[in-house]
Amino acid sequence: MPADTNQRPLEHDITTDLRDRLTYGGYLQLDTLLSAQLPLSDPPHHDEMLFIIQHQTSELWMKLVIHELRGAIAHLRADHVDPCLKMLARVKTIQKQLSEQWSVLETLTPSEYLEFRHVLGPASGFQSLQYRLVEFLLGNKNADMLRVFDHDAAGHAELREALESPSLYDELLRWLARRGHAIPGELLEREWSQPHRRSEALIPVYKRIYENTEEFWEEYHLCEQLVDVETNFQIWRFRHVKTVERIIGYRKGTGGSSGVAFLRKALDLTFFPELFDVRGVLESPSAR
Ligand code: HEM
Ligand SMILES: N[C@@H](CC(=O)c1ccccc1NC=O)C(=O)O
Repeated sequence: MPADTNQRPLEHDITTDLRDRLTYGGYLQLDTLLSAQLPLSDPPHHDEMLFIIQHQTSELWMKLVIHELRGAIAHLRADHVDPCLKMLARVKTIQKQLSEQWSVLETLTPSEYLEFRHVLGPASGFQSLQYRLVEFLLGNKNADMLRVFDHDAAGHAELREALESPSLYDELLRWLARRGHAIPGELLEREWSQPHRRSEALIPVYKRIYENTEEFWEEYHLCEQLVDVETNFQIWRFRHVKTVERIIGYRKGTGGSSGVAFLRKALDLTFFPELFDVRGVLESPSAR
C-alpha cells in the first residue's frame, strides 16, 4: 500500500553534506554541458533549443561511436575478436538511438524552423567533424572532405589521421587473411587514404564463409555485425533526408549544397560492398 503522505522520506545514510566532495554535477561537468545551449535568435525562438539539443545529443552519441569503433578496430588488429564484437554490439545500439532521435526533430515544423534558420548562416551538419570521422573509420574515405576543416587545425589533423589509417573494413580483410582466407595482397597493404574499391576477388571468399557457416562461424558472425552497422548507418541517412525534406523541402542547404538531392546521393554509398554482393550469389546446400 502506498504511503498516505505520498512523499518518500530520505534514508538516514543518504549523504547530504557534499561540501568539498565529488558530486553528480561535478563529476559530469554539468555546469559546462548545460551552459552550452546558446540560441542565437533574438528574441530567442522557442524551438531553437530543440534544434541545438538535437545536434548536441547526436554529437555526444557520435563521440561514443568513435570511441567504440576505435576500440573495435584495435581489438581486431590484435586478433581479439570477442571484444571487437562486444564493441560493435554497443555501436549498433547507439546507432538505433541516433536514428530514433529523428522523431524528436520531426516535431519541428517548416514554419517554426524558418523563423530562426537565418541565424545559422553558412553553418551546416556537413561540417560535422565527428560524422566524417565515423565515415572514415568505417571506410568511406574522401580526402576532399578535409577542405571543410582548413579553418580548424586540430580537427583537420584528427581527420587526416583517420583518413590515412586502415578502416574497420581494412582490418576485417587483414584479419581474414591471417585466418587463411584468400584476400588479394593489394588489399592488405595499400594507400589507406583511398576508399575501398569493390573487389571481385572477395566474393568467393565471402561465399565460402556464408556457405560453410559452421566451419567459419566467427568470420560469419563478424561479417553479419558489419552488415548491421552499415544498415543502421543507412537508416540514419535515410531518416535525415526525410526529416530535411519535410522541414525545408527542396531548398538549397545552408552549407551550399543542393539539399535533399545531395543528401540522397549518400544513400548509394556503401562501406562493405562485397558483403552485400555475396548475398546474390549464395547457393542453397541442395544446389551445391
Ligand atoms: C532542421 C533540421 C536539419 C536540416 C534542415 C538539415 C539539412 C541538411 C542539409 C540541407 C544538408 C546538406 C549540406 C548543406 O548544404 O547544408 C545537411 C547535411 C548534414 N547534416 Fe543536416 N539537417 C538537419 C539536421 C541535422 C541533424 C540533427 C544532424 C545531426 C548531427 C545533421 C547532420 C548532418 C550531417 C552529418 C550532414 C552531412 C551529410 C553528408 O555529407 O551526406 N543534420 N543537413
Ligand atoms: N543545413 C541546414 C542547417 C542545419 O541543419 C544546421 C545548421 C547549423 C548546425 C547544424 C545543422 N544541422 C544539419 O545540417 C539547412 O540547410 O537548413
